[in-house]
Amino acid sequence: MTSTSPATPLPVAPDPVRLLRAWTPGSGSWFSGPRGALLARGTRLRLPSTDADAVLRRLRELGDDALAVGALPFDPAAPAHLVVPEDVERADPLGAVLVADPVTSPPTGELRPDPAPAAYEGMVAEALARMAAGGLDKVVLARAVDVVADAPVDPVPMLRELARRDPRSYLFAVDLPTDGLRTPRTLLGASPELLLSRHGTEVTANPLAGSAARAAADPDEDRRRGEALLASAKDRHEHALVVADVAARLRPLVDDLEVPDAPCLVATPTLWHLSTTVRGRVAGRDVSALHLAQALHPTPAVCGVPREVAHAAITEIEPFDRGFYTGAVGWTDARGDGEWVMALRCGEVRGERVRLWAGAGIVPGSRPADELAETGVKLRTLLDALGLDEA
Ligand SMILES: C=C(O[C@H]1C=CC=C(C(=O)O)[C@@H]1O)C(=O)O
Repeated sequence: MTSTSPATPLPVAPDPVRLLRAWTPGSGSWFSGPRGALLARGTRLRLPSTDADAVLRRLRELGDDALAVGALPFDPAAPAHLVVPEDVERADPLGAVLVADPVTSPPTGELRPDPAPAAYEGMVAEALARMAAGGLDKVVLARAVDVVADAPVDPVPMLRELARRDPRSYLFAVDLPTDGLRTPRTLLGASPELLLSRHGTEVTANPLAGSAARAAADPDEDRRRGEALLASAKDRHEHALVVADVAARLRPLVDDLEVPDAPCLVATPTLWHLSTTVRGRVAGRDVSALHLAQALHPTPAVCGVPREVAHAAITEIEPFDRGFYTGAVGWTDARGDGEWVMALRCGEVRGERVRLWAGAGIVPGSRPADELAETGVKLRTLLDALGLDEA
């Protein structure tokens, strides 16, 4: 018989929490999703090409267990960041595990919107004018907020706070290239959207588009808002454009593609989204998760329709380069398995600065003030993780 004396320490933290605690800025990258958590430490080598054939070939040379982690930028023509880590550890999903670390005090300093909120409304109006003129059906426009703090911002408590608030989301902290400087650069976030996963023959994509702010304090109002989103013709159209594009791009590569006729609702702590899970099977070993992610990216959930026209509109209308925001973060391995998550509800931390972004899909019928408000709610994910009240 075993007995527990009062002096016996409490059970150690569950495995995924230990993995979360093991991540430090500059040490590597950490991911967590419904299938599990992964910590990739160190850099064994940096892959010079992110061409999916070349990556798969290189990983196979390194061995059956080889894996590459990193980030793909929004602009597929910009350099991606893929490394083979020195060491990989996996754990169970964070799931509902309570990550109960104390929140450290919020940074002091300044918040600088880029552009100013009124200018963002002007950008939406510009997109609507382009749509009215013809040739553009949907475009996603983003805005940024810079936190310029008085002292270096520590991404560790931010990541733990993201995990505490939404342990079921796709959480990530990706170590980005530092261009020779010593200060680590981390992209971290809690994304609700799976771009693409491949596990064995099973392929899954989960496009989201169409959003409504939740009313967490009032369950009846919260439910009403979700139902209104599901019934909204404008949001259903915005969503359908994404699903059609994802299905069309997967069809040549994937067998038995299942595309539900209608979306369902998913919730983050702050937003309702329209969601469709698309599934299929991939028979060959040569079509990796990275191949499939690159075939889909950038979907109309982050770019628009038609893709090239929307991409040009984003470049012309947005006042900044998105970098890795609205790109994808994740991993791909020598077997072709992998998981790529949309880099949304995220921020880039470097020294005293944190840049946060949020975007919204614009279709005919969108209203500039509503889209501004929606991006404000999306920005809350990272502002809350920083302990900051205002946007
Ligand atoms: C571009 C973002 O969200 C995308 C993903 C889900 C819903 C979206 C929307 O309803 O506009 C966006 O397409 C963002 O969070 O910055």
